[in-house]
Amino acid sequence: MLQLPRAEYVPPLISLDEAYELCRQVTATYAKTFYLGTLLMPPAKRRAIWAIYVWCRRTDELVDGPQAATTTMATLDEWEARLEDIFAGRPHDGMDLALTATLEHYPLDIQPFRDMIAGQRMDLHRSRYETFAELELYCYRVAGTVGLMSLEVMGGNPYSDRLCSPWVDPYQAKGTLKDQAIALGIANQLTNILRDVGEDMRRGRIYLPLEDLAAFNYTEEDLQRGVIDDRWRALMRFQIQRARQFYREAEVGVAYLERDARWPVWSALMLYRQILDVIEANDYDVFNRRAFVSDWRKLLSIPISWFKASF
Ligand SMILES: CC(C)=CCC/C(C)=C/CC/C(C)=C/CC/C(C)=C/[C@@H]1[C@@H](COP(=O)(O)OP(=O)(O)O)[C@]1(C)CC/C=C(\C)CC/C=C(\C)CCC=C(C)C
Ligand SMILES: Nc1ncnc2c1ncn2[C@@H]1O[C@H](COP(=O)(O)OP(=O)(O)OP(=O)(O)O)[C@@H](O)[C@H]1O
Ligand SMILES: [Mn+2]
Repeated sequence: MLQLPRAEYVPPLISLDEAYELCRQVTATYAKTFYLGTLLMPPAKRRAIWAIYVWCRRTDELVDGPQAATTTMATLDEWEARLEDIFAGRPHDGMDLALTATLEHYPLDIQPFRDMIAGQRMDLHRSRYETFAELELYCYRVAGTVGLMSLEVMGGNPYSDRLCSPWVDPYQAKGTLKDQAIALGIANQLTNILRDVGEDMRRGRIYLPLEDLAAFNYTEEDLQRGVIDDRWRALMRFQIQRARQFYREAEVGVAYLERDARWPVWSALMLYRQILDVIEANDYDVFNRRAFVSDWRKLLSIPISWFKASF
């Protein structure tokens, strides 16, 4: 048999401007909260974040999107090989091209990208988490990694000797700027999990640690039936408190980001954290209603976060 030569590598036939425009459109469509934050950034950073967002979204879609049923470990292996190609300057399509170009301006570490794929692998082979430590690893992989990727674009000085802003409690300050970026990702993911409890349950998934359910005497059957009683309220209060602790840890880091990144990150943090307030206001009913932050609250967060960022 004649061996066919390996297909020549063909670069995507799309201009860089078109590639970034594509990423902007995807971000604007899928992530209204984060998109608002990116509009507050200078253009170069904004484009870079869009390119990263799109790669993350596509990775997430592999196990969460409409084609998820056909995704296997082999699909993720392929996606990981393609990631290596992006980092080697061989983008496969327009959206990859935007990320390859971003790497020229911001030499990102590939490891958080690999870690995120490892997080999606967890979604393929497990639907329960026994302990919070296990859930935290999952949250690091699918969301803490976003913090690390974004941090390299936003820029910051971990050794800055500037005083903490009046908005943060210095006693919450622990760890490095990287830890705080990871903390924001974890806080967001925990919020996401609490908002989507009902939706995830209907897909057979429980992200709340089973040890927590047990501690509050709430069973998987209760969860399936969407029981809202005092056990559930106490369990949710505990979860919300834990998520807020991660937000507090993250807040410390925002003050050490480069000046032009503080406002967008403060606003993203405030917008996402408010979902927790809405869950409380809905009396912890995450089974029948989706907690969303109203447009007027979102709008109000913009000047408030600008004010916080200017200290
Ligand atoms: C301005 C800003 C916050 C930029 C970051 C934008 C970015 C690159 C987002 C990528 C998000 C993404 C698609 C991740 C894939 C996995 C995933 C879906 C995670 C969940 C996001 C929420 O998405 P959504 O609600 O659409 O999910 P559903 O499909 O609806 O379930 C997550 C909750 C994780 C998001 C995590 C972050 C945005 C991390 C933010 C951290 C920083 C920007 C670091 C800041 C630095 C310091 C020092 C605090
Ligand atoms: N145009 C769209 N087409 C397909 N899916 C979408 C579209 N817009 C949003 N989604 C998906 O629907 C879900 C809900 O979107 P929604 O607009 O309520 O959240 P959001 O405003 O993007 O908030 P967040 O910033 O928390 O993602 C998300 O998981 C998102 O991925
Ligand atoms: Mn969304």
